[in-house]
Amino acid sequence: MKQAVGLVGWRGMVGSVLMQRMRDENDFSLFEPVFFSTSNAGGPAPKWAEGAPALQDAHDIEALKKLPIIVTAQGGDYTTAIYPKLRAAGWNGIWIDAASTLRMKDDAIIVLDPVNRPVIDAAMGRGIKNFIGGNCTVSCMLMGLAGLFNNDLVQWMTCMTYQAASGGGAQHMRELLTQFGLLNGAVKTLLDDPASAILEIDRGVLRAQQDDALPHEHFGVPLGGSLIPWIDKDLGNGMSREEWKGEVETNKILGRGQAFGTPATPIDSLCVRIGAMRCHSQALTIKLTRDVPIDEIEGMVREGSKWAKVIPNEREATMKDLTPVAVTGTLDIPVGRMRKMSVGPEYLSAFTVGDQLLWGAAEPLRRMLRIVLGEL
Ligand SMILES: NC(=O)C1=CN([C@@H]2O[C@H](COP(=O)(O)OP(=O)(O)OC[C@H]3O[C@@H](n4cnc5c(N)ncnc54)[C@H](OP(=O)(O)O)[C@@H]3O)[C@@H](O)[C@H]2O)C=CC1
Ligand SMILES: N[C@@H](CC(=O)OP(=O)(O)O)C(=O)O
Repeated sequence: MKQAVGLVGWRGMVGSVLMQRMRDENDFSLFEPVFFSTSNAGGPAPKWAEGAPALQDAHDIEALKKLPIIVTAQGGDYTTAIYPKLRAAGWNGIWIDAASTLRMKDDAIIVLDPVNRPVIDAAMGRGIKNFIGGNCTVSCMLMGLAGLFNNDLVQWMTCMTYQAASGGGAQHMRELLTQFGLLNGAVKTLLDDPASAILEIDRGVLRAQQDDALPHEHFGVPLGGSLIPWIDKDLGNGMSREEWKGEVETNKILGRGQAFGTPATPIDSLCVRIGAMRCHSQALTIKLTRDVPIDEIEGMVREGSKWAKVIPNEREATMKDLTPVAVTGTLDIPVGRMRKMSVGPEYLSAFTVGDQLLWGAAEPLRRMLRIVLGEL
């Protein structure tokens, strides 16, 4: 008999991408889905899930308790409110979650199986029940650079990120597009006139950007035609929470650091929001543990995972294949701009791009479900 799996957060942005991937990969043939809702209990299950029962109340601990496996992309507030109650009620099932709430807990594993399958298998062997998807920036970076970590080539690294609007959620994507539209509208007449002065257009755009009427409720400031060099909370030590995650989550995924009795790899980040839609990009400076020729480094990146793609460090290839527009909607993680830096042969410069809703959010969860079901 197939196992029942509770699905919470399936109609949100991450949840929708997750459902689509699960349908594409025929995952629904492996279990009986039970859909939950925080807002529409009793309503119909999604049309495409033939035969699934009506939506259950995602706050109903007794209903949740019946499921041996729960997958949630509902968000951190939901996890904070429901997860402890569920465990306190004696639920002993498998919790697979996209939210950051439980990631750094001792009884949780951050899942990215192409990179840390041995860590996942060992945890399952120890009876660990909480499997959490990693921060999108971290997961996308690791999917590109797994080969270098596997070969113990990274002594330390810095990540300068260029993160898409989708990282904030659906409303942030809408706000960015609304801003772009209004900025265009503010200078449209001038733009349509080839004889108009570019500095006048520039002044018109700046006026619109600085006008409080430009919608900025979600980002807090204009992002269209600008950028925001701060993502997530202020930790009060000069670091943003997104930057902190870069080091702690990477090490936890790789099974490194104090908790594992091995030295952690130092990773320092500067995380920046830009006006891309759903791909996070990162410029990386990597101090190598040894001087390795660039073609061998490329080979390691290629072998790191079947999704890592080496982009030749040439203008045409970079412009065609190493951009958010090229990568969005695919599972590819291109890694390019690889060259030794002028500071020395043990310093590598690289650039990588990843769809933050696929490897950055949905894909590790659906794969973890398959692992739990014994199908991966
Ligand atoms: N956004 C991202 O890039 C990433 C997000 N995550 C994590 O995933 C979690 C969910 O994020 P995200 O998917 O962006 O959240 P969303 O806001 O898109 O969805 C969350 C929930 O909001 C409810 N909702 C209310 N109105 C709507 C609507 N009009 N359309 C769809 N859903 C609606 C749904 O719950 P209901 O059906 O019960 O009403 C839905 O499950 C968060 O914990 C986040 O940290 C992880 C990695 C990346
Ligand atoms: N913080 C990420 C998105 C995200 O949801 O991250 P996390 O899952 O670590 O909270 C961003 O803004 O791009």
